[in-house]
Amino acid sequence: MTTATVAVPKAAPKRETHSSQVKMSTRGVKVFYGDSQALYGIDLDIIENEVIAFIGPSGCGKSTFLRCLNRMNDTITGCRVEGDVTLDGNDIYAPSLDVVLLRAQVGIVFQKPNPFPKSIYENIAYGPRLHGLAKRRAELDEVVESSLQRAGLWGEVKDRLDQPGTSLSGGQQQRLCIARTIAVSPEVILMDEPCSALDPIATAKIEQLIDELSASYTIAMVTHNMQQAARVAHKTAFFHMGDMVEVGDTDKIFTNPRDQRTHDYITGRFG
Ligand SMILES: Nc1ncnc2c1ncn2[C@@H]1O[C@H](COP(=O)(O)OP(=O)(O)OP(=O)(O)O)[C@@H](O)[C@H]1O
Repeated sequence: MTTATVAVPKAAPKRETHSSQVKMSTRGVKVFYGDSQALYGIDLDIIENEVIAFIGPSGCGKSTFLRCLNRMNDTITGCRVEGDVTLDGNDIYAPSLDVVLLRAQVGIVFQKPNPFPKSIYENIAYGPRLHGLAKRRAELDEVVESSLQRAGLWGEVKDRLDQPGTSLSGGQQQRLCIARTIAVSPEVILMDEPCSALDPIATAKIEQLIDELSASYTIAMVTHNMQQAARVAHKTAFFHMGDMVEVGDTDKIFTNPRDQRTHDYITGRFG
């Protein structure tokens, strides 16, 4: 096969990872919306403290798969998931599992920033209060500040914590949503096209943040932007028509893919 022509950008080097510990694992994951099948048996291991990007043509099932990882598909009427998904070896579809707790452990950030209609402070404080992570006001203040710090937003909002979250710019709102996810001490952060509603400067900030956050969290993100996958992801998985065609080191997927479909997609022949 000829070498792909998509240039892997000369971005700042990604944070190096050394773990080979599997954080999440899926085996034979199939998803149905009513009678229509969207995923056909996905086997994937997600390694701790890595960023993995899911790429592929529109409608191939990337978001559906992402939602399997914290049972967000449970909220869609008529959606059925089969197969095994584990977090640290534990079945996340076990009947006894507390789904609210799972969604704190495996948080999700959506395409469009969706702050609660509350103050900046309350956007962050809500989750820790719900999960009993901070009992006194001083503890809560600390969680709010450290979450905003980690999301790179503290300096911009520390003097206006009582203002509505919706008063922030789109990029700031997205970092607020990331801070909200961090506030409940997740282990994995899912991101569904987190930059697609943002301008290039806000996008660059989020990409930088993703790299920093991967030191503490495992991150799986859906992106339509192959350059973005090349910039931020250690691993990339290519999806096509409900199958995961291949997964591997991002550089390898973009320069020397194994499968002709991956090659055709990254060279712009379809999608
Ligand atoms: N809520 C839903 N109800 C019914 N079908 C759905 C629903 N969500 C997704 N699908 C179908 O499942 C398939 C996979 O969709 P999904 O959104 O996961 O793909 P995607 O790769 O994320 O697409 P995109 O890149 O356009 O966001 C598509 O055929 C889609 O129409």
